[in-house]
Amino acid sequence: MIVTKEDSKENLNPYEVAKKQIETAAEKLGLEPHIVEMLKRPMRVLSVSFPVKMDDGSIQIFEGYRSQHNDALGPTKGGIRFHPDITLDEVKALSMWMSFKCAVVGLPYGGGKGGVICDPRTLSTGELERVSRGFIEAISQIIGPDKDIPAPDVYTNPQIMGWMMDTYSRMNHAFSPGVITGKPLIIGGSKGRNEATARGCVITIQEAMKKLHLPLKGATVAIQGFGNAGRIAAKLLAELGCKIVAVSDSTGAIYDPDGLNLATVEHVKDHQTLLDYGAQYEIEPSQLLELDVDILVPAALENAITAANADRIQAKIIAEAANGPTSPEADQILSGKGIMVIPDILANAGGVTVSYFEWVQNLMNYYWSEEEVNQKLADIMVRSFHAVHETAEQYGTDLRTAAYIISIKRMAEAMKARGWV
Ligand SMILES: NC(=O)C1=CN([C@@H]2O[C@H](COP(=O)(O)OP(=O)(O)OC[C@H]3O[C@@H](n4cnc5c(N)ncnc54)[C@H](O)[C@@H]3O)[C@@H](O)[C@H]2O)C=CC1
Ligand SMILES: O=C(O)CCC(=O)C(=O)O
Repeated sequence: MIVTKEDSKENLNPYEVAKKQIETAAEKLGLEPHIVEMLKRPMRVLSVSFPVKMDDGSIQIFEGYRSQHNDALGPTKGGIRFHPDITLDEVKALSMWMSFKCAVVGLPYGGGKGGVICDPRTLSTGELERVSRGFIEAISQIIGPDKDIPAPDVYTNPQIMGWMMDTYSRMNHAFSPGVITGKPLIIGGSKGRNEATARGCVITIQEAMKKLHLPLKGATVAIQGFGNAGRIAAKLLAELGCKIVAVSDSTGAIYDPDGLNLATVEHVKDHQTLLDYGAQYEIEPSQLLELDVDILVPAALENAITAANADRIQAKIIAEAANGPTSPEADQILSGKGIMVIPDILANAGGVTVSYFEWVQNLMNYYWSEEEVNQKLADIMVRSFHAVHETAEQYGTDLRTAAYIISIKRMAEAMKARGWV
């Protein structure tokens, strides 16, 4: 979680933030109080501890969580995060955002999320494998292709998904690729999944720029976070003619008003640290968010933009590749400044959308071309962006509340149809 130094009195606990977002949309909808209460809680949360043998022969006990928010629309779905600062409330919030994300783009899923408290950067490959397998064994009772389907998130990747799928398959004595998505291609991964989060985000940026009558070519972009989401978004936006002027990762931030040389940035990132791009380009990470750019892409962790810095944001569009980067007070400030925020549950829904395609392909055991995947993704993202935009106009809200309105309606309808509420 990124919390700015000059923290305000805002409650930045992600679970509280998620609940507030639900309340705002529910009020607009005049939703029945018991449905609001249902949506504000995960249906199931599992907290686990499991032992892992370390390379030096010692045994370390790891802790993790899996939260399943609401499965009215289908099996729960969402990533597994490995991070030293993970909390149960954070995982609960992330699972709630997954439900609304799947619902807003019309996927037949509920929301889930998992997390293991660990720093993968300090683990050897063998230790990382044993942590991954240990966690899946610990949560194996509540996951499955028709129950809850994990995927990658921060500091997890296709290799980790491969180990996890293997553990689950061995435990069940059956090859079960549909239990997890984001796998390596050779064991049932989908073409296009690795790029999908960024690709979906870029599609929403393209649609937003059209709405604002702004040209994409030459538009300046700052990106916070240079992992799966941020790095690929930078590449795709550069291919569309945007000028990537600033990027950051957990080690720091770099800025060149004339545009960074992306190939060099990628090279230093792969071989050294981002800051080896050149000392003259270093800026404070917090400055990146406040640059005078057309497009700001937070692609790291929660609470990047809060009441403490929102009034200094100058971007015209904020596309939330990360989950939960903007606090509710910041949302109000940004809306007052006329900044268009493409909310996380829409902007980063490309990842889970292609995860859905991967799961469908696994269940059929029949695989699609990358073109087919990307076209289906584009159809869903464009349609969803415009549905959210129209809903915002209809209800007189920002895009986040509009996205919640669409998803809450779908979830409430499903809960009613199943006779729950
Ligand atoms: N991978 C996926 O398919 C999806 C990811 N997301 C969200 O996107 C965000 C990023 O996830 P990934 O790119 O997958 O993770 P990743 O593990 O591939 O990359 C994370 C990046 O964030 C950077 N980072 C960490 N702390 C930072 C800080 N304090 N300031 C600046 N950068 C920092 C890391 O150095 C790394 O570059 C997360 O919020 C995640 O939940 C959302 C939807 C799908
Ligand atoms: O691909 C998925 O199933 C979920 C990805 C994810 O964790 C997210 O969208 O936040």
